[in-house]
Amino acid sequence: MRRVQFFDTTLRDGEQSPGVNLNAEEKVAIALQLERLGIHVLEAGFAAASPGDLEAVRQVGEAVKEATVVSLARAVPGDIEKAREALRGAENPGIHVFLATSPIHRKYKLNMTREQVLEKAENAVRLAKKYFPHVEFSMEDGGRTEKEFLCQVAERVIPAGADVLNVPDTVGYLTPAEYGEIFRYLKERVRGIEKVKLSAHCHDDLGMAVANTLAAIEAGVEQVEGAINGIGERAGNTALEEVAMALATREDHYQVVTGLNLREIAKTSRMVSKLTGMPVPGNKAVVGANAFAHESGIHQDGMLKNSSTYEIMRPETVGLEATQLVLGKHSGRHAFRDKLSEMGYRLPEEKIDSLFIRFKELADRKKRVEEEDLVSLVEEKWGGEEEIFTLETVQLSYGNRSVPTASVRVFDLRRRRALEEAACGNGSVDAIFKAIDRVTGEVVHLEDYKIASVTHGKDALGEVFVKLRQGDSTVQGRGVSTDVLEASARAYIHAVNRLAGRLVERKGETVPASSGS
Ligand SMILES: CC(=O)SCCNC(=O)CCNC(=O)[C@H](O)C(C)(C)COP(=O)(O)OP(=O)(O)OC[C@H]1O[C@@H](n2cnc3c(N)ncnc32)[C@H](O)[C@@H]1OP(=O)(O)O
Ligand SMILES: CC(C)C(=O)C(=O)O
Repeated sequence: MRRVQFFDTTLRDGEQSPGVNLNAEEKVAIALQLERLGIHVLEAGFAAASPGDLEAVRQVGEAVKEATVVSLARAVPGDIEKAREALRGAENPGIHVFLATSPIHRKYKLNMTREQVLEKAENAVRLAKKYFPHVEFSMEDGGRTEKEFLCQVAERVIPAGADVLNVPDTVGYLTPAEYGEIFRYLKERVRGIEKVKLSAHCHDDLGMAVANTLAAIEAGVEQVEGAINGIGERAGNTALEEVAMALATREDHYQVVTGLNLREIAKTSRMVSKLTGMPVPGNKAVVGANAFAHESGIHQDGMLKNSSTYEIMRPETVGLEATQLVLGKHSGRHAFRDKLSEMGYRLPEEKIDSLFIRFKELADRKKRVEEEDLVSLVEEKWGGEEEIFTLETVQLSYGNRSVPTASVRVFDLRRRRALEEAACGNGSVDAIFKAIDRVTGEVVHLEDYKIASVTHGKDALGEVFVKLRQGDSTVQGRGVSTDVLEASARAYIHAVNRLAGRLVERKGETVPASSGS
């Protein structure tokens, strides 16, 4: 099978993402991880850009042992000299010289004629070859360059010493068919083209960077360029992890090997995201948090029966944990039952059916149903008429210079009467909890208190979780309300009900909800 090598520019074009700035130490850390991933050529930066980047390129060049480390350089002697200075001590040094070739860039940016471009490109490659064993030349904006001019440039830089010839789609303008066609054209017409590796470098302005890169592979390129997580100038570069997985998953189609260590993909993605401060979207292919998560019942059922129903690659292949079946409002009984069983619950079918109804009600209000919610659902015994205490009212007096006071009224279903108590506290929630302790007469310790929003916006439901301990029993309580103080009271009473219920059971007493005392 044909071999395609990977050129990573996370540290150069990736770093050109607005707001990203990697220091030398961070670049070295990412470079070493890229080397573990098996990247073949690593663009460490643009030595002429700043003393800091020159130093970073130097450090990466010295740290990396296997991959070729290159610096970008304009087609000017000064930039080439800076790259030379930076990579003097590198194990495998290289240079990446570029010059724009398109009519738009020639006219507006460079103010150069075709002949001047040819001459400048040739001279730069010739000089670069004096210093570097590995020279890549890029025809910037090659995608919008006249094809016959691309051939002319190629025929000047190949004899001058280029080892790799890159045709970038700098502005992400081409379609896959058009991009592939450029490489076929060059291969057919350029004298000496077999002496260089052809390389593809795409941008994602129209969301076609990966598709274009794969089209270039179909057209026979031997090197692909891109950045981890697809970061880079504007909409970014080709996401290398996506290309790697497309080639591996569709080896039957592409008939290409990469030699990459795919299990390092997830780790590399996380590191790049962390150090660049660029979060990976949940739905990002291969490395997004949802890339191997399944939420809908029909998919989850299929996955439980055989993962090939809805997964074309395994998360373990890219070094991720196992597939996740996420419980939400689209989930079905199979996934619900499976999750309960994974959590250690062995429940009869009727119980699962009735819990499933409660689960769907909850899922309608909650974005994602977590294990803790399921624990509450399963352990929830005191719903409806089985409750011991039900909250009737909660009132609060609060001022930033006064002690908060809460008064709580509950209905005691065992005694069949309403009870009311008040208490002061360190804060509003504390005052409410103390008033509930008094009114229920239960001695409990608050072990945990969490508050979360069920939805976004001003009308979001506040959801409060409490964990209460009484002796060696610990229970959770959950309360939902548009008011977080009321949600707190509900959660606390929910937990107290469970503890009171357990206590009665443990003592062997049978106290029906309706009995008095
Ligand atoms: C497609 C790409 O991603 S290309 C890489 C883009 N990356 C960067 O630009 C990041 C690093 N760049 C920098 O730090 C600065 O731009 C520097 C240090 C390289 C140059 O800074 P300055 O000398 O102040 O020039 P400035 O950036 O304003 O303008 C670029 C100049 O280089 C010229 N130029 C652009 N590309 C090339 C090239 N490949 N070869 C030769 N000259 C070039 C421009 O025509 C312009 O020349 P002019 O001053 O005669 O008009
Ligand atoms: C320097 C070149 C390869 C580049 O980044 C581009 O054209 O996008």
